Amino acid sequence: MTAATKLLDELCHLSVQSMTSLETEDHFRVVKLLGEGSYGKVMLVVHKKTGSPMALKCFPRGSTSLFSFLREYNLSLAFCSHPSLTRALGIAYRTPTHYIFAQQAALHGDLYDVIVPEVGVEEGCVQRVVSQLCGALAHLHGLGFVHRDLKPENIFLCDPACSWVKLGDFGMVKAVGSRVQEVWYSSAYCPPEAEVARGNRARQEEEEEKEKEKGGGGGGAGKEKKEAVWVSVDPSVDCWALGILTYALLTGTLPWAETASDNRSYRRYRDWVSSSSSSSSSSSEPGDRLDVLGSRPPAAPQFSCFTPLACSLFRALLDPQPRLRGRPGDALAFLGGEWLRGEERSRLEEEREKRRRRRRSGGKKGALGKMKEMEGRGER
Ligand SMILES: Nc1ncnc2c1ncn2[C@@H]1O[C@H](COP(=O)(O)OP(=O)(O)OP(=O)(O)O)[C@@H](O)[C@H]1O
Repeated sequence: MTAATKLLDELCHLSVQSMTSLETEDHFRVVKLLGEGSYGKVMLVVHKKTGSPMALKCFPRGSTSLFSFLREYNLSLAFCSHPSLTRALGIAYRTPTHYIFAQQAALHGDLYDVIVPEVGVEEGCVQRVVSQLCGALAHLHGLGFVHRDLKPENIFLCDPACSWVKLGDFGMVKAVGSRVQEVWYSSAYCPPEAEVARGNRARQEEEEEKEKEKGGGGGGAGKEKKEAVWVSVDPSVDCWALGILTYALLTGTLPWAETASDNRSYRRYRDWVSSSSSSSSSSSEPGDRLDVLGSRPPAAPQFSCFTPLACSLFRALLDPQPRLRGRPGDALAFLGGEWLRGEERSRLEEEREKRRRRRRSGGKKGALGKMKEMEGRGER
């Protein structure tokens, strides 16, 4: 346990005592809904006394434990001092129905809304986002925390050009080295090491199905209980997600629908990694590998639109082996150069311009990217 994670626990215990009961309308003027997630909603408000805009994150009390609320609040308040992390503003209270805390408000939406399907966003913008996220993640990792939920919906925009973005939603944050139950979910953002949990889940479902067919209501005496897979929280999961996010921003697609060994696109990528590893130096230090991989065997098909520089970046962040995966700071070495090959950049720019013109002439469709629509496009 680092000093920071110990302090966070202490702050949670202390702040229980200072939680007041307030009515939101007595202190804030509600402007609009900023967004909704699985845990609650986020409102843009103006503080009545100071006139400052802020975001109120509201968690229904019925489905939120006070301790998990205080953990997210205190983490954001005490440890998110990096400019690309969303900081809490020192106001936390309860209403009869909700636990609520105030946070810096980003007024230009989140990254999810600016990624144009099949087109992505302009390369300069991608590099600006990546460089800021590298700093934000390095800050959290340095304190001994892992974000564990890096995705476009959790990156908030302070301006439309992404010159200033903020990583938010600290509900999944855990201390490095803490033990958590591994969960596999069908997404490119889920790191490949989580697949052990997929096997268990599949077997469990199969057994439950058989049990049902036999007419047993589940939980029969002979039923084998599957062991949960427990893993140690590691910063490499954020680096994997940063690699996938970079790909999504550059192309408006995902490299594979899910990181599973029976997914064809992912398998091809893994083969490429194996072939490039076997022909690289015997060094196992990520830093040593970064410089040389651009000249390795031809990239997996879904990476062929990238320059050798970008391929090396992906190869570093998306190493299937967590132990060999690069760190956020490693990505900084790849900024400044070109990431998309010339012909691909021209194609995407043309496409972007076409959509801009279409939008200006009245059509709204196609303007906003939905990641769900994009999933699976790597299957080509
Ligand atoms: N500080 C903020 N400023 C601007 N918009 C925000 C802010 N916090 C959240 N939002 C918006 O609200 C949405 C939901 O917020 P958030 O991800 O924090 O909620 P959640 O319930 O924890 O979500 P999840 O389902 O991902 O766990 C975000 O995607 C974003 O669009």
